Amino acid sequence: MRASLVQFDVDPFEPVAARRERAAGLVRSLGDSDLVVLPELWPVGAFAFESFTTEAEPLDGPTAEVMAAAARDAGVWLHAGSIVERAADGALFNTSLVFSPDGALVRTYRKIHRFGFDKGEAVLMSAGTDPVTVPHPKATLGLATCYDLRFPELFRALVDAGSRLFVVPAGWPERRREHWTLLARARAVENQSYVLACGTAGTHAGVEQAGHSIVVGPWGEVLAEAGPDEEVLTVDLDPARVDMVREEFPALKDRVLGR
Ligand SMILES: NC(=O)CCC(=O)C(=O)O
Repeated sequence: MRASLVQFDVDPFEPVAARRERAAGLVRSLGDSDLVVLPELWPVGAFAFESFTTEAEPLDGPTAEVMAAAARDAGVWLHAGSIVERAADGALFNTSLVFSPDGALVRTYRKIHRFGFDKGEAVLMSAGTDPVTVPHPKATLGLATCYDLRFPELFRALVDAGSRLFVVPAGWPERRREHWTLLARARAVENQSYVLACGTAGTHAGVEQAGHSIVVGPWGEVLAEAGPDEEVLTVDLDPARVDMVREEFPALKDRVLGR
């Protein structure tokens, strides 16, 4: 299973429409991948709070339209990162979009844990409530977004729902890069699952992004890691390794709480 993580540079001086087309061009160039992943809130910037309302869009808005066409043209499963979704009642959500190779929007995931404590996303956005998995033909995917990485109970719920590979789009700041790497590896080890964590490059809204997208195997090993700048990180994975690790070291079977 070939996965490509597009560590996209959110340049505040690039118009959003141009950024969408640039992202679509990158997706179209990755037609040999089984899964392409974009980061969190790349159309607007995860920390560009003042633009959340103006750039909010419905699930059939411009980002979904451009990404559906890119997935179809490339013939790939596409986790198109997340958008600021404006729901029918006007509420905003940080919503991930997943397309199948025919360009159909097959799953959406509204970020459950909002970042910012009493500011930013935490006050501007509403919280999702439901863990979401995706029936990718090579492995069931479990969806999480950025700050969700700090909440292991979400990942356990995704494992219980059959996930073998977690996909985590993010806009993680450089200031907490150590946490990013450590948490990605922790979620992989404790759940004996792959973690594909796709971050953002560049600086927007004055927040330097960590980059360093990372792919971790079910034994906790780092299989690939990007640098700080815009980059496509491509890695070949073997979903059968998840079964091998779970059989060889069946720690998940020893769970006592929360079953
Ligand atoms: N966009 C986010 O969720 C940022 C999360 C973050 O900065 C952190 O958990 O640290």
